[in-house]
Amino acid sequence: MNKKINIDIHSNNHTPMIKQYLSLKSQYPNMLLFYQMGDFYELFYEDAKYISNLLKITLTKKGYSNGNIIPMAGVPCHASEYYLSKLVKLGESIVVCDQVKENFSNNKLITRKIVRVITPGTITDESFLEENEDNFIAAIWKEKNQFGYAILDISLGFFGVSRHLNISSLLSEIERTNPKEILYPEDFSDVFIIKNRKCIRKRPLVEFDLETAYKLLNLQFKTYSLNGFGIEKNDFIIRPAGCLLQYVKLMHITVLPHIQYLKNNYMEDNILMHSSTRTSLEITQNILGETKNTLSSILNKTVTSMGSRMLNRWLHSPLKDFKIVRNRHESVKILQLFYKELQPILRQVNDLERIYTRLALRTALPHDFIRMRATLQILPKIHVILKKIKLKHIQNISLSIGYFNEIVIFLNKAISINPSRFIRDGGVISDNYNIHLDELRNIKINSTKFIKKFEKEEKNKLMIESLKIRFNNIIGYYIQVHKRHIHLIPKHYIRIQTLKNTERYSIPLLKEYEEKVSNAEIQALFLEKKLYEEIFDIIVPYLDKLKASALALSELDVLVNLSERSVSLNYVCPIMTKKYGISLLDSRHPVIECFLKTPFISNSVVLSKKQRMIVITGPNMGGKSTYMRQIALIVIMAWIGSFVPAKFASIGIIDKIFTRIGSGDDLSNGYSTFMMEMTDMSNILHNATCNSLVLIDELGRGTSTNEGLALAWSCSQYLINKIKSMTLLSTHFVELTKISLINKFVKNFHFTAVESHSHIAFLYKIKNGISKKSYGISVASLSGLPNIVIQHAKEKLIDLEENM
Ligand SMILES: Nc1ncnc2c1ncn2[C@@H]1O[C@H](COP(=O)(O)OP(=O)(O)OP(=O)(O)O)[C@@H](O)[C@H]1O
Repeated sequence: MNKKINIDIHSNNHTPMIKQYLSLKSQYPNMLLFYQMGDFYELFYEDAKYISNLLKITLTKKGYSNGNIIPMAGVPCHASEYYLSKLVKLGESIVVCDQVKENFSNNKLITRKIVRVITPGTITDESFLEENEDNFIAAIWKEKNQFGYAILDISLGFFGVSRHLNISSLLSEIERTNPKEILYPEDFSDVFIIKNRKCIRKRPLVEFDLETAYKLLNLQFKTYSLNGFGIEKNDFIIRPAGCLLQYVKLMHITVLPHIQYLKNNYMEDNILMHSSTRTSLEITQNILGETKNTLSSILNKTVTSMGSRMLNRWLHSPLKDFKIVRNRHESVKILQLFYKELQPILRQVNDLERIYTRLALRTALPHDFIRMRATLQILPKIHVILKKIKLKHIQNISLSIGYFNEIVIFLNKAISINPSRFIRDGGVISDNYNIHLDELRNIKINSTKFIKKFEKEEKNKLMIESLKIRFNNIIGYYIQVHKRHIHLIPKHYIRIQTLKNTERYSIPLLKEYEEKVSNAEIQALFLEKKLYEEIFDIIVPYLDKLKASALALSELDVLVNLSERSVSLNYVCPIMTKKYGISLLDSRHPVIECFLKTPFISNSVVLSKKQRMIVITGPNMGGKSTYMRQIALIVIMAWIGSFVPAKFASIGIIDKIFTRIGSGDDLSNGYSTFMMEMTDMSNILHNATCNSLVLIDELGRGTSTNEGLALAWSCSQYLINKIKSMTLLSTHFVELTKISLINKFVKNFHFTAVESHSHIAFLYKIKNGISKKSYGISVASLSGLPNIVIQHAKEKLIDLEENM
């Protein structure tokens, strides 16, 4: 729905308030404007209709302006965070405009100012962020058919850029990073690739200006040139990176002290997987886009949200670096002795990574300090356990986690045990932290005592039993007396309010007292805010250490989790080798084995220089796809540092993983199933290398049998002879198995089933050789097809086989 206003915004006949509203709205026409009116945030015109429909809140009207009704919907200020968070999670962007000066005395318009701009990609507030997901904002630039891609996670402090030589590589990266907001230049010709994503924003070309981008980046990193990041002469990535910085500033985030470097080509260290590979292997999302029954759902039982985010990042970015991966494996192994001790303590670790960011941005709320204090307080317990582990990598983690005794002592002194949610409500700074604050607070405490005493004295003196002294925000302190006692009221009592049964009075003494107390309260709040700001200054020197600590705690959580998983799920430590190939003994599918009610049948595989391609035949439902997928998943697990579901695993260098598996076909871009299949194959044949793992499930099934077979044949030949990749290919074309006759690098394997007249049982055990049958009709009969149809099919099959 359009959030742009459909009325004459330039008319002079609008009311002053609507004029003010329209001028504010014109600055952010595509965002929802929350306009403060006293205790409510109100939305007008299209915004009102939109939000009322989206959040199911009442749509009403706020009089007329320029002769037209003003549609209006509102939410109470005190509940605004709830609505804002709901909207952000729905991918909406919001501008919050507050009353800044109250001109109640005359009829003048209240001054209002935009105080917050909240967009899904620039949020840092805890209540808006998804706990277990990264929160990237991305920008795209296209030049000469190549793409620059910049991503920023403000809540994490990550800024990265990459260059993509084609659209599919860019798409894969968009999929992997899953940005919550994407910026693209107004002349971007390939907008269709992102059109289905939430929150995409067309930005003017000036925001991608090279010179401005260059200056902004140098300013951000306090550098003279971008040489240090290896991007000095790379317009492709400087432009989108600069656009991100400009945009973030427009969103009122003026400083980003925690973003200290730009990671160039951050994907080069990773095994490359295209978006279709991620989808078909169901790494963090299944084919339906859900998180259940995925590799992550089995492997990610981390106990902190930072650990969970880190492991999901790892799963999408398996490494190619032996040293790092070996360190992880060694750590997982040794932690098998300690995970039971460590996990309950790690469970108490709060999201230090995001708290750190809010500290750097000075937007941390009082509770962030409480959570940080609680986390820092338990670090010594973690150190006690880590001290027992002599492994260098774990000792390095322990060093990075560090100790923060000074901060803990300081925070214990400075922040109350149970502070208010916002500093504006007071009660955040501890007693005994600042003498002046204590004095101001004492005035209030003493005033309560004074009022109690005064009330008692007046009651006794005037002999009015119903006399009470109370306070409310509108009339301040007042003396309340029941109507039956008003004849006892002395002359110096000034009546200020009459209610049904009571009268309310004031006296000069009370007014004086009230002023003194209210002044003290205002001063105390003011002082608290100042002291709160100073706390940020005191924390600043520790920020780098806190960031390192957050990262180290996340890694520890991930490694401890992998350790626990390896024991609970009976995984083995893979041998990572520089030799070519993959060798797995009795491997299992990590996800399916957890859901089967019957035991999972393990299978082995060898892919080597001598056996580069395996052609798999067998019955439908026989286990071919499961087998191929489990090999790819095991490779991913091994290269992130996890143990794997097998009795033995030896895994060599892998640069890319490709899959051509039908179930993930995205037909929404106008391609037919066959065209999708061929496009995927073309991508594989152009980009795979001898170190790539390629999985192909039933190539050539989308066209006539002969043409399909011919294509499958020629693609296979190209993979074996030209690319020399490690390939697993499943097929129902028995003719394709003849490739092994002319090529010694190809081996045939098959699955089988046992068929009785009314039943088919799958054995799921891979064997040498070729399957004689596809058992298609028997499998189809399991699907509930009418008996008569199955019978006909059997007869037709005999007919066809006889005429061959
Ligand atoms: N090794 C195994 N042990 C136990 N059950 C298995 C095994 N492999 C597969 N299965 C079960 O069989 C089902 C079908 O397997 P899969 O999809 O791999 O068959 P397929 O041969 O690829 O079938 P099709 O040719 O029809 O695509 C799986 O969902 C799983 O429940």
